[in-house]
Amino acid sequence: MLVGVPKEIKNHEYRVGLTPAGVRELVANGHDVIVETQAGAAIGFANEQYEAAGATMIDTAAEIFATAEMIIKVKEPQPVECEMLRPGQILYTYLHLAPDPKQTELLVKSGATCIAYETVTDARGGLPLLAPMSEVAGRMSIQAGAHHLEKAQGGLGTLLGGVPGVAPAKVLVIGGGVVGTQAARMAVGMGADVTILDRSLPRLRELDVEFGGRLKCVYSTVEAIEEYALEADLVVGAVLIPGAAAPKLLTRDIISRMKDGAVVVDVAIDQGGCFETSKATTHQEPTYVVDGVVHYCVANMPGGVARTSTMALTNATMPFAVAIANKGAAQAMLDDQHLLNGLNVHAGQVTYQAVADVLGYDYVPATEALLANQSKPEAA
Ligand SMILES: NC(=O)C1=CN([C@@H]2O[C@H](COP(=O)(O)OP(=O)(O)OC[C@H]3O[C@@H](n4cnc5c(N)ncnc54)[C@H](O)[C@@H]3O)[C@@H](O)[C@H]2O)C=CC1
Ligand SMILES: CC(=O)C(=O)O
Ligand SMILES: [Mg+2]
Repeated sequence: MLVGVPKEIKNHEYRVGLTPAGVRELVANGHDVIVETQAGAAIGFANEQYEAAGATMIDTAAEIFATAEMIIKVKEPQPVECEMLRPGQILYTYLHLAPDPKQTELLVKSGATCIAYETVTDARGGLPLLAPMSEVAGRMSIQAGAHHLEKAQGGLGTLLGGVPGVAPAKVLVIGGGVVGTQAARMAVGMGADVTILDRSLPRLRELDVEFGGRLKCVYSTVEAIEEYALEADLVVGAVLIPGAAAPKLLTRDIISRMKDGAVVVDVAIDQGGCFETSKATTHQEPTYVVDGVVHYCVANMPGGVARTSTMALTNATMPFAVAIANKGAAQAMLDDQHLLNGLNVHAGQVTYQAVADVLGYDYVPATEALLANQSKPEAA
């Protein structure tokens, strides 16, 4: 299969769909890989490294979209990229469609086979292609929160860990999955007073054991969210209902009664955000203030540490990329229910229930859509 890797074009997005090591893996499996010139240059992956791994460097994204059978990316395709997709072409990347009607419409119109990293599953009930970026974003959320608590950044002027004689800052993490756990780990490590909320009791039990009493594990209710948010210096939003738009757990009313200079980091912003006052921001202008509360809502946080993130992402995406290239997308998905769960749009149909429901499309189960269209041309 001819696999194409365009340079990412989202604001301050320096990640790239494949590392040179990832290219080498595909080439070793007998595939051809084309990579856009300078795609990884900003994070220390030079053209020469890609070429040494067996890739051919191509000058423009347009040439890559025009010829590649599978496009491997990081972020959701921007409108100009959606317009270049074609029927039968495979798009393998993050999509986050539920809060994004425009992108969904363009992908449906393209006729392409669109596999979303964030809905691919594993046998343990996890999201293996979201997890590495959630680990990064969870760790970064505390770094970003601590930075914006500084006076010069608009914050209250609070040090997370306090000092001997001065109590540490209070950190509330809403959602105890991958992002929440990594956020808690960093906040506890910096000496903060940390509370985590989840609505899964089994998850709270695991966290209680894992952190051995250094973390308060509280069941997530409307009352608990209000109680802990009102006294928090830093709140991290880390909930997820897979594929669906995030529930608005922190209301405008609560935000307006929080401390002035408190910081809220809405990591769930890529699914629409879990604070009522959240709107997506960029690395260039990461924060804004509502009712005295500093909001950090960067939708591609791992892009800020793009070298670490690119390596972590390729580790996770590579086995599925190889399976797709070896078998063709349809067969690879029909052989593997977990990869099949990643199919969000295929040949003009929405194949992911939560996306169809929230955006008002007819839902066509993935297997049905694949079998109905198997006679149509597809790369192998
Ligand atoms: N902004 C960014 O750059 C990035 C954003 N993310 C996003 O972060 C979010 C979290 O991802 P993960 O931690 O990997 O998900 P996860 O599935 O590992 O964890 C989500 C947790 O939220 C909990 N939850 C659901 N409803 C809740 C409620 N009402 N109250 C409290 N907890 C609740 C679930 O029980 C689960 O434990 C996702 O939206 C993901 O897409 C991930 C990586 C980067
Ligand atoms: C998961 C996601 O949205 C990101 O890594 O940018
Ligand atoms: Mg206020």
